[in-house]
Amino acid sequence: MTAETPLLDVRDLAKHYPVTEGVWNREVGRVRAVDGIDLTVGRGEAVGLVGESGCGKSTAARTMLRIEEPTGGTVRFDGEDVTGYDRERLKRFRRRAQLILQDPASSFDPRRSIGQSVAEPLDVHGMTDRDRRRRLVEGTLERVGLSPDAADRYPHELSGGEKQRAALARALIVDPDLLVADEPVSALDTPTQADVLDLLDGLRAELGLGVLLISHDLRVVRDVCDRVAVMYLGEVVESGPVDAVFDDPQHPYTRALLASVPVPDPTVSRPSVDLVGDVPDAADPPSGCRFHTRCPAVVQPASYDFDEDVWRRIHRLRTRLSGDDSAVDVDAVRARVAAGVGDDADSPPNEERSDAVPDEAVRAALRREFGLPDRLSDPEADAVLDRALARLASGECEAAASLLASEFGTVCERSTPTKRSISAEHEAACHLLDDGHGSDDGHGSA
Ligand SMILES: Nc1ncnc2c1ncn2[C@@H]1O[C@H](COP(=O)(O)OP(=O)(O)OP(=O)(O)O)[C@@H](O)[C@H]1O
Repeated sequence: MTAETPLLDVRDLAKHYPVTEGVWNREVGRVRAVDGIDLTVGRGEAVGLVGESGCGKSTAARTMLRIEEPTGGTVRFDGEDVTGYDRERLKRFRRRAQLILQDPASSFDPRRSIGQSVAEPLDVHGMTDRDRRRRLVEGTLERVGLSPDAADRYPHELSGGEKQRAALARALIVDPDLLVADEPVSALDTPTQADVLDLLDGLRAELGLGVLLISHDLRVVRDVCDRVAVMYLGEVVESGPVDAVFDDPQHPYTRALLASVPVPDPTVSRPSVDLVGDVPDAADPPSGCRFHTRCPAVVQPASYDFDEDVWRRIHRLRTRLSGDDSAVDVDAVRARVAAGVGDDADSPPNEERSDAVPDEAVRAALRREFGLPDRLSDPEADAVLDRALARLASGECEAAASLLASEFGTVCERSTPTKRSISAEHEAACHLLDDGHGSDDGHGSA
């Protein structure tokens, strides 16, 4: 082991859950909750793991700590491969690497005093001397900013912030090297969040703890972390020093997450980014770049010369059509056109009038609905778009989607982007960073 060996070194970590069917539990698919992530945490270093709900952050944490068995990859702790540990070594590892969860209330037994709960990890590790245990508990409670008397109180007598401090005490009592904190402050009000984060930061510095801080809230990570990894649908899409990633984000997903964080200084303007829809199903992740179905900066093929914004709107239409047939309600569009062309635009749509609306008018309305111009500058592409809209107007969503797919394909859906180095330790995996797509290409709109 060298001085540079990280405390935690995770390589290509994967955790898949089988999707089963029938009485024989036949495996029919896999939820790719974590799908090949790399991550390191050094001693005394705080690393953030961020992403929306459902991106795989908690699964990654549980798998790194071998609370769940990984499907693949390696986890090295202090230079040793944890994935090969037997029961005894696993027990020692679990002392040195502690997990803190979001909801402190649920992690305490209401019938046990705080002192009993905080001392619990000592049972597992064989410390039975009552006086010594009491001294340790009181000292640890003081270390996390609680009075030693808190040992005799019960969970319901503590506030949320005090309970999270007690949870920290329970983790610290066995003198760990690594703390994995999964949304440790998201159940707390803002001032209490700041106090608990300050405490975490102080403990990291004082005890030289490695901290992996999992949060959907980027502000939390910015305040206390040295480095950050951004996770989307089981993969790390961008990672690096916090300042580099936050000040110069390269992945459209990171940009979108950052844009959704309220800016405290109203004089600072940030481009608005539309992060539409939900995280797709991890059992059926999109091909290529998994973010392409929601990406506001999806790459336009060089063969088109029309406005990139227009191309991305076509892409969004495609995505909507392939997601859910009811996503584009053509009847409603037709009814609106009928109401608009009738004698009284405010009158409720009537079916007879809807039927009389020519398809051409519906196609034009669909273009307006998706912010598309009356004509694309590329006549061939326009002809395909028009044919697809005609299919859509006659209710053939799937045919419309496949026509659009045949004409408006993108590298983002065809191939998985490889990680590119941006600057020291700052990496991102996005096709916009590939040769031929300079970092300015398309990023302006993200
Ligand atoms: N035991 C399980 N069996 C099947 N699927 C699971 C299991 N645990 C998690 N998943 C799935 O794995 C994906 C990632 O879930 P995970 O909880 O790790 O995400 P997360 O980013 O931590 O979200 P959250 O912040 O909401 O907990 C989700 O699609 C989830 O439904």
